[in-house]
Amino acid sequence: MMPDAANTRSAGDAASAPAVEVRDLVKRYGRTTAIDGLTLSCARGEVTAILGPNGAGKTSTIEICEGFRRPDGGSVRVLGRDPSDSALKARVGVMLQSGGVPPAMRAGEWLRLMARFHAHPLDPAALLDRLGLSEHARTPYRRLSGGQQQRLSLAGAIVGRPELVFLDEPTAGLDPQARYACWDVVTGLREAGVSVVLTTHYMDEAEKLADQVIIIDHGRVVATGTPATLTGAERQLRFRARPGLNLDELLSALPQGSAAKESPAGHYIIEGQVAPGLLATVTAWCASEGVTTEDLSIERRTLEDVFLELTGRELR
Ligand SMILES: Nc1ncnc2c1ncn2[C@@H]1O[C@H](COP(=O)(O)OP(=O)(O)OP(=O)(O)O)[C@@H](O)[C@H]1O
Repeated sequence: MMPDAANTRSAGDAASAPAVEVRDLVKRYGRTTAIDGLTLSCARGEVTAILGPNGAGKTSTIEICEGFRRPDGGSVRVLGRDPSDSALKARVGVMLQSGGVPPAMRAGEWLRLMARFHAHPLDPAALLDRLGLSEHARTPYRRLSGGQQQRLSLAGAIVGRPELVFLDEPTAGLDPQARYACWDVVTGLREAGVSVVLTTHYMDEAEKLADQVIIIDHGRVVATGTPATLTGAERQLRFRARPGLNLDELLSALPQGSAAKESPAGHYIIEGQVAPGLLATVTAWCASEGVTTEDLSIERRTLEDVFLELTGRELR
């Protein structure tokens, strides 16, 4: 049971248009410039993950694409149309962060109601089952836990077999089982050719689900690419040891062009030419200093490394 993208493109909706195209977008709230000339494109049939620190402008961008907010500048096309175009209603699924469901309404009743708005909906009971909500089909919305409400909202976004789905932090605060159930649904959507645009704070989620990752900060795009191109082919040598090693001395023992950093305290990363001899050099240097190393490993850079390099480590 996976949703097929409803194949109902109409004239004027260039089939080649990206799922979402945003150019030079600007959004201000009073004196705050939340989006500051943002340009991005999300391909059809792909999962695009938008990452960014708190306040980077992710939700504002998504809400403009959903037609819930008006931009102050720039242009936005969704499936080749203006976000306010009512023809998009049946073709675009939106997962609301909160609200939108009458508090006394039972979960199953609400999803069946949502299904009735669409010509070829998914089976609501099967969808509840897939998201682990079958037991709660008769539970009023207000009595569902936060995570259950969130999953019901995801179900509501996809029950109409949309061609494009917007998911704003779909797995925030979910327990691991519920998270995996959501990942399964997103993977299934992609397999069915549905375009998915999601925001997330979880790097593993972006790495696992996304065809394309867009990192935004201060309302602008700072990097775009597949998880693999963003993390690159470079390897790093990582190890743990007592904090405060003399990195200048360590570097003098390493090949030219190497870089070493300690972040956080007691966690060391060495970048550069990570050839097999490097491991031996590092262990030999540590041994000569009487330093015990732990968890010595050669790894690919993670998306988290890239994210922190681009957006800084400080909390905002
Ligand atoms: N309705 C609003 N009124 C005033 N300022 C707002 C409003 N909505 C967002 N902002 C501000 O705009 C900026 C971008 O917010 P936005 O919610 O788009 O970021 P975000 O990347 O989704 O953040 P988070 O990861 O914390 O959800 C922030 O500085 C925020 O305080």
